[in-house]
Amino acid sequence: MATNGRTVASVDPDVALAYKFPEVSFAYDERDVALYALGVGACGADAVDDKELHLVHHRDGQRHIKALPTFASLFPNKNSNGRGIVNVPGIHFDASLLLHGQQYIEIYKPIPSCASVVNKVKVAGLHDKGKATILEIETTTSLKDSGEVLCMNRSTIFLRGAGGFSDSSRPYSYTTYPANQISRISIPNSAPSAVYEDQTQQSQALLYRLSGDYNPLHSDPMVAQVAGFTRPILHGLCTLGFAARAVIKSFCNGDPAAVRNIFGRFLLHVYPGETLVTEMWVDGQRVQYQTKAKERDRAVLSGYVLLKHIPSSLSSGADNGGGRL
Ligand SMILES: CCCCCCC/C=C/C(=O)SCCNC(=O)CCNC(=O)[C@H](O)C(C)(C)COP(=O)(O)OP(=O)(O)OC[C@H]1O[C@@H](n2cnc3c(N)ncnc32)[C@H](O)[C@@H]1OP(=O)(O)O
Repeated sequence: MATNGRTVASVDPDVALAYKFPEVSFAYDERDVALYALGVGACGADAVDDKELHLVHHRDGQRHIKALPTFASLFPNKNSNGRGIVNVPGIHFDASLLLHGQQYIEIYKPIPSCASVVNKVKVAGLHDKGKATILEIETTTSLKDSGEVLCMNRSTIFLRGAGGFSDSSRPYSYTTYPANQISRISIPNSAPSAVYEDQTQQSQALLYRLSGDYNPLHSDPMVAQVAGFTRPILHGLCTLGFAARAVIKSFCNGDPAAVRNIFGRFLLHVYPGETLVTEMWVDGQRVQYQTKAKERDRAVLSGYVLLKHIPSSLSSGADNGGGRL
């Protein structure tokens, strides 16, 4: 329903939870993998960076370009034809007020540099926060031929202005996954094990969107203003890609296959052109991180990256590498 061109928000949880999403098939290739890596800043400071060139180029005769694990975060875009918005019957909201809240990614196999895959999609959570509704969409992606499961993305979408649908005294809250699966991030008081600084470009969102999220919030000044921003903002998943790269460079010697899980909560919008400073703390195989927009000295993202292992030589601190402070 729309009044004055704006949708009046309404949520019918029974209808939303009963919805069976269609499976979505698609294919990608090395060009997509390399374009994504450039979109999240790989080789942005050094075109011959020896920890990143393999993400965009067949370096030293390597057979395949290596996919960053966060390349997997693009797969749910295919559920919405690249509009950056997901359609769930029973949930009506003003699309201009949608923000990405969190992303959780489990990687079961190193992401191939080209593949034909299938997405299975479901609602994994629905929460009434009064001023907003939080919708969690789970997308499990498998190789089309073998059926082997590659990864799972849980995308948390914050629908501003769409809350208050609970008709009981308790706010509505529904989740399909265990409460301990995503732990709260508390940033340690100690000095970080490593700090990595990255300059985003003014054109960062315009480049990143070519990887498949064409939501005009990231490119159209008028749409950004209606959403409450002075200019188009960076895709949350682009910021997450920068943060995960910082971890991979600092603790995995640039090896993208070293990552098992990634979590991030988007705390504040990022404007393209801002400098991202990622502070990292090692805790066993988990690297906790917090990313700040340097110019505003504000935290914009926090989360963790779970690694398969941390080389013992690095467990008390980061590898030396370009970009470290
Ligand atoms: C199938 C895939 C579709 C994907 C679609 C992706 C479309 C992409 C869009 C973007 O990329 S937008 C850019 C990236 N995102 C952002 O820039 C958002 C940055 N964050 C914020 O602006 C704020 O954090 C917020 C989301 C507006 C929330 O701030 P607010 O002050 O309104 O919240 P609180 O009052 O602190 O908390 C209320 C309630 O909500 C919970 N919560 C708060 N922040 C988040 C969050 N980021 N993710 C999830 N949940 C959040 C918070 O815990 C409170 O709940 P209770 O604790 O009270 O239960």
